[in-house]
Amino acid sequence: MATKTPLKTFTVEEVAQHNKEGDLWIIIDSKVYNLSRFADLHPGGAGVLFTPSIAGQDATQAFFGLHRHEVLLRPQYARLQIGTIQGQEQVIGSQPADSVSEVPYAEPSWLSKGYYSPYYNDSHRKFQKAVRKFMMEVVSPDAVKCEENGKRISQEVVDQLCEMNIPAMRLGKGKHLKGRTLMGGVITPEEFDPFHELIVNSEIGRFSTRGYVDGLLAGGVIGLPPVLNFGSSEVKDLVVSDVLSGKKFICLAITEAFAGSDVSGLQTTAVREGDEWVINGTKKWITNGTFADYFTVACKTEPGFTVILVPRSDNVSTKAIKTAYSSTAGTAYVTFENVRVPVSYTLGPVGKGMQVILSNFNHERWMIVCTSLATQRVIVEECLKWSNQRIVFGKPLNAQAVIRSKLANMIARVEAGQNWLESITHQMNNMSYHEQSDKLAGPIGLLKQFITRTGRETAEDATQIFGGRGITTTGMGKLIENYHRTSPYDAILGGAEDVLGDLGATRHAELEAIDGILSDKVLTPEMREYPLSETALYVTVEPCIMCASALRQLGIKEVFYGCENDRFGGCGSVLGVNNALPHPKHPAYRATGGYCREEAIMILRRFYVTENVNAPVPKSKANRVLKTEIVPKA
Ligand code: HEM
Repeated sequence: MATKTPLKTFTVEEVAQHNKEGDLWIIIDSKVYNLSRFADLHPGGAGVLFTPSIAGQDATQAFFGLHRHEVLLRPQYARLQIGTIQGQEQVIGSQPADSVSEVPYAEPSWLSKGYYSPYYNDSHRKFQKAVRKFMMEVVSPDAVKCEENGKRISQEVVDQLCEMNIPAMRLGKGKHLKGRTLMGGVITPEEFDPFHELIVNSEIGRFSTRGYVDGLLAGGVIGLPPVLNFGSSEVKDLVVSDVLSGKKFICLAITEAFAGSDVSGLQTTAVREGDEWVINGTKKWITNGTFADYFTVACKTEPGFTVILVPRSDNVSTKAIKTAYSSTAGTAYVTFENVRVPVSYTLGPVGKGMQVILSNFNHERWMIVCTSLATQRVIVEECLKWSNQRIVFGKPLNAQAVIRSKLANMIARVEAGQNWLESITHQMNNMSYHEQSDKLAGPIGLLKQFITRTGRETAEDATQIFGGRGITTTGMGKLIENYHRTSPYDAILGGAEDVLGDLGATRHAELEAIDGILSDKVLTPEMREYPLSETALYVTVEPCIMCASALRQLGIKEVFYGCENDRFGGCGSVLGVNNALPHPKHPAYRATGGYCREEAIMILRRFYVTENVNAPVPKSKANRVLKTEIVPKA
């Protein structure tokens, strides 16, 4: 085995002798570099290296004003070092992989020395340390490489991620973690909670390589839950273990050129032929689609929408879409041409695909918030460091009041976002899944809107602070450039910012409005004499208990015939409502995440207001509707 020869030591005077073309040495942070042959290859040009203040001199300050520290760690440059300076010590060393930054505000306060938090305990602290070390040592080099070359995440990294069970943890807590060794056994599956998951997502966000963050199997985070929650055991056996062990990849295919946030505009069809679905259509902007083996596809069916698992086959084609971020994300245009899959690959009830899709959204949006905010914080750190080291007009950049004002706003934004995120995560930690679906859709929508808006403001400010470097893909400002170019992704993916803001604003307004709407538009003059809770609504159809429950929540007493086998759905479509309304106690509700109460009310309101309860019932459904009327309670 070759042994490493110890580096020679030199004096400052010795180095000073080597200051000309063909014989050029410099000192950076106590290390001596021989740049004689490199000078002509230097990306910043040879000329700058031969100036008298650099050639043969200590160029530490000049170097760190122009390069990121990581330049010296690249093997091709590290080997230029020939020795060290006698009696001098390296000052600007690399930090250990699991260290936390000492730059103020570079870490959330729970990780900063001397600060406290009510949310995190020792389990989170040791978990964070392990995740950071792993991410920095194993994943970060791959992130930098793939972000540049656009190739998909390397299989060796996938294998190691799966060994740590990171893809499984990114699905949140649940049965899928049972028996798994998390981060080499640092914590147990029973300990795992939403704050551990927040930590995983935040550490991924710290790479500041936005394309890779999605390329890091984000398709699985959103594509696998419908399989886990709604798939038959046949489908689960086929997919789950292979995906969570990194042998296969899965993605979620909902959006189309025809429909984005307006999911109901989808045009991909699935037509049933015997025991098979025949699927035709296209999907656009499908993260991880270029390398996915499975597609969780939202299709238009009769009735409604249905989510179906589609394995890659000759009739499925994917091509890369060129977007503003790296193609390492695997963003695809997917075409399904007469794709046949067994009906048993249906995820959830036929016609109830909207519930399957909606049940996924809260978690996806929360995940985006975690990664996005962590990247925003990295940008704040970059700006704090740069404005301290960059000398302009003879002073550090942060001597300018206008720069300090930008920094203050950046810090305030990221801290506000962090506190809000942790507060919502605390709710997730204490609420049941259906309570989360019920109560958190609006707040998470608003939080995501806030984080992505503030993120873009921070991207703008950071670009001004970094100047030309902030629009250059390599060098000092490369993280700023990446963030400025890619922060709009967070504002689009998982639901466009404005749509989410509106969701947050209308959730509660719907609730308050319902009283007035019912009394103004639906109730007869006689009925108005009765308070809502005293009103009886007699809908004599064959409903499932979910619609019944929604009405009960409105304070309306109902007379219903029993539900056929306690079936999920049914009356929703009979009533002319596109989606059934799950009862919180119904097993289907828990499985789907269901609609929250507000949503149920919204749908009912739409029905009562726009459809007129006494309107003739479509023939196809008439056999199931016996009588529909609203009467005051006797
Ligand atoms: C071991 C010594 C050095 C190595 C390996 C090195 C390497 C590099 C590299 C890789 C770049 C491209 C930008 C980046 O990736 O950061 C660069 C740019 C540059 N370097 Fe060096 N460099 C060295 C020393 C120096 C010194 C001593 C100076 C002093 C003036 C200097 C001045 C520059 C300049 C002006 C640029 C262009 C920066 C920009 O566009 O922002 N370099 N160098």
